[in-house]
Amino acid sequence: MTTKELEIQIRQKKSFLCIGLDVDLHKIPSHLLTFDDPIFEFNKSIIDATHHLCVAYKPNTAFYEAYGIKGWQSLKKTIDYLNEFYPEFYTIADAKRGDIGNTSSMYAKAFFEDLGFDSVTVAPYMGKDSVEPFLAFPDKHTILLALTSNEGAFDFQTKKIDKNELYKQVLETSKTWKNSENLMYVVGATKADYFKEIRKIVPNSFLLVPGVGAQGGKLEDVCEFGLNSQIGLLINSSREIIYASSGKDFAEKAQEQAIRLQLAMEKILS
Ligand SMILES: O=C(O)c1cc(=O)[nH]c(=O)n1[C@@H]1O[C@H](COP(=O)(O)O)[C@@H](O)[C@H]1O
Repeated sequence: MTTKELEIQIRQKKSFLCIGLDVDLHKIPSHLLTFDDPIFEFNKSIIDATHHLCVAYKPNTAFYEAYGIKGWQSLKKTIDYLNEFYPEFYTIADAKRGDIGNTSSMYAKAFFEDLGFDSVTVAPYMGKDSVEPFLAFPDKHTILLALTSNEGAFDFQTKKIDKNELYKQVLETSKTWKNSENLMYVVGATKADYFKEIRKIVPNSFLLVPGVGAQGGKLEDVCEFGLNSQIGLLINSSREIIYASSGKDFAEKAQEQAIRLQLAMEKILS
C-alpha cells in the first residue's frame, strides 16, 4: 500500500488509529481457550468489532513467537484474514528486525513476501546495509526505530554524537539511503516534546506512534506538532483497547475504546 492510499483511508474513516494485536493467552477471556486457535479467535473478534474505526493493525511478533509453531500459525491466519476480508488495511509486523544485509533480505522476504505485511519495524543500529534490503521492496514500508517510547530510549537515542542526538542522526542519515521514500519512523507517544524537532528533519514522513494508553502517552500532545499536511501519523494503542474487558463482552469493550480514540481523532482532523 502506498502512503497516498493510506492517507485516503485515514480521511475516509476520520481515523489514524492503529490497533496493536499483542495477544497474551493469560489476558484473553477464558472462554476462548477452548477454541483450537484462541489467539486467532481473539484477533478475529477484535478486528470484526473495530475495523470501521481504525486504518491499521499491528501484531507484535513476540506475542506469537512466544507460542512456537502454533503462535506463528496464529500470526499467519491473522494476516491472511486481514488481507482476504479487509484488504484496504495497512498492516504492520512489529518485529524490530535488522541484521547484516544477507540476513535482512531473508527477514524482508519473510514479512513482505511470505506473510504479506505492508510494513515491518526495523532497528537502525546495524546501519545502512542492514536496512536497505527491506527498502528494496516497492510499496512496502520499513518503519525505523527513531525515538522509542520506553525509558531506555534515554540510554542511547538522546545522547549526542558529534553535535547531534543519535535519534536525529538516525533520521538524517536514513534519508540518504537507497529507496528512502519507503521509510517511516517510530516515535513514542511518551516523547511528545520531541515532535517539533523531529518534524524539522522528516516533515513529510509517516510516523508510527506507540505508547498512547497503557504507557501514558496523550493523543492531543502528539498531534500538536506530529501532524503534517498528509496527516503523517499512525497512533498505536494495544493493551488499552484489546484488554478493555476480560469477559465475554471483550470485543464490544474494545470497540468502545476504539470509538473514544476515533472520535478524538475526528475532532483533531476537523
Ligand atoms: O515499534 C513499536 O511498535 C514500539 C516502539 C516503541 O517505542 N514502543 C512501543 O511500545 N512499541 C510497541 O507498541 C506496542 C505498545 O503497546 P501498548 O503499550 O499496550 O499500547 C507494543 O507492541 C510495543 O512493543
